Amino acid sequence: MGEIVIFGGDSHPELVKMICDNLAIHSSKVQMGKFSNGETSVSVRESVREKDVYVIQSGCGHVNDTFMELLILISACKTASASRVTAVMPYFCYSRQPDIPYTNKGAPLISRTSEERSDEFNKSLSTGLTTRKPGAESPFEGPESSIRSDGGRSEDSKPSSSSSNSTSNSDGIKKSVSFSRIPVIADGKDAGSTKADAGELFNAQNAGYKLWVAQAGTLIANLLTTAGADHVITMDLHDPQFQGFFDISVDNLYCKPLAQKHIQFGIPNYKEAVIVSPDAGGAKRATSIADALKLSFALIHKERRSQLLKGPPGATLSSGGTFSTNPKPLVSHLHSADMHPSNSASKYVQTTMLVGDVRNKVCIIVDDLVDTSYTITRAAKLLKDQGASKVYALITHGIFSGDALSRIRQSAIDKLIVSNTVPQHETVAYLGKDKVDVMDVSRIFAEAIRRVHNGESISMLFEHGW
Ligand SMILES: O=P(O)(O)OC[C@H]1O[C@H](OP(=O)(O)OP(=O)(O)O)[C@H](O)[C@@H]1O
Repeated sequence: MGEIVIFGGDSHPELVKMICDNLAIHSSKVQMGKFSNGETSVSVRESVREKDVYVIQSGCGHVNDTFMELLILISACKTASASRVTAVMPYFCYSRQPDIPYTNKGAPLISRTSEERSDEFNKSLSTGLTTRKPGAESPFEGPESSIRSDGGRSEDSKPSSSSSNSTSNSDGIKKSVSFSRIPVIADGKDAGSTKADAGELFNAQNAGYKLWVAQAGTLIANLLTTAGADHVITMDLHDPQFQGFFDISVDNLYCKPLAQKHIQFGIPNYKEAVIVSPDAGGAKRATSIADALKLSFALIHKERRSQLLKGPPGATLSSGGTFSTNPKPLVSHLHSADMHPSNSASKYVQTTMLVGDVRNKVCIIVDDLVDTSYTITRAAKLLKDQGASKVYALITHGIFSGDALSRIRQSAIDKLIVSNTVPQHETVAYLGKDKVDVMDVSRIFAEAIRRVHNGESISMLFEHGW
């Protein structure tokens, strides 16, 4: 393998420098820019012919722009005859989108109402398959044929949104910014009808057959390989199965060894602590840390229930599924702000259940990423309600979009421990040094790059870090 060359994108220059310092080399010169129309311009300022190139770009900041930068930079290196190009993505963007969310009954959350379904069925029976006559209106232009984001509600419905912003430009094209995992869908109607309508679309009551929602997993993998990536190095993929979308090798490093060391040396009396997974999806990750440190484990389970709990007044579901008379409920009902206004008449209630004993214990919530921070702040509140003495949140990727940081500041979280796969200057400045510890992943990435370059195994990094 030829000489090593490292390029850094614009998303996280500090981490690029730290990785290069660990390798005792300088990053190579590359100039990133934007044309006046917003297109990305990349010019590689050094020869990469027959060299082993590593392009470091985390999936943060203006994520679509930084991803595009990465693709163009990889392609530029490949075109300039690099012998191998490795994409190093400390946080792998789009890794939460490979699959479609399902309700707890197994029905897809993205679905049409039964009325829409039977309407469509009747229409197909009466009309059969037709072709469009010349000059006739396109079947795709009418409101009935487009994907409806209002769940079939009338034009004069009054949507409301507390966590999304939407603006219209001069052409009337709506740009939407969502601060939740329910994607905002612009519907081309009145300004502001976005998040609430999307919420309606994603409502479990609408169970039927799927509308088309892009699953970006294969596309993202194909874009990277088509650009010319021969190899990908990343950390704590949200969904490890994401590696299966690639036909090149993907090294998914773990933050776990670093997290374990931080718990052992940074949390007083850690042997008495409980590791908590804030949702079922993160249980495997959290239990592996609990097992390695021989700590007890608790799990928080979120679900939307179709009816209120049965049992004596004030009774609540306790761990193991039995009812208890504990004055502080183990099931917390998330009414009003957590529910879409149009659902308030329905019996759907979002509940959060805690399985495990946390009374008078130090709790360490372990999760792979924080985006809006709803998951960990709700988990922290539940733990404190159940008598936890202190709550730490230990996170690999701190994305903190929208007002996530202010939510954390007001939450029951006593200390946040987060890695620097995504820049954390703002987090430390906003929450204060006492409330945030940053774990440095640069050594692990540097060692992974060194080993890959030298053709050595990197498997020991998975268990022991560096
Ligand atoms: O800060 P937030 O916006 O609340 O998002 C963070 C949560 O989202 C992810 O899980 P996800 O909700 O995708 O569920 P999963 O773990 O079951 O895949 C992640 O593992 C966190 O638990």
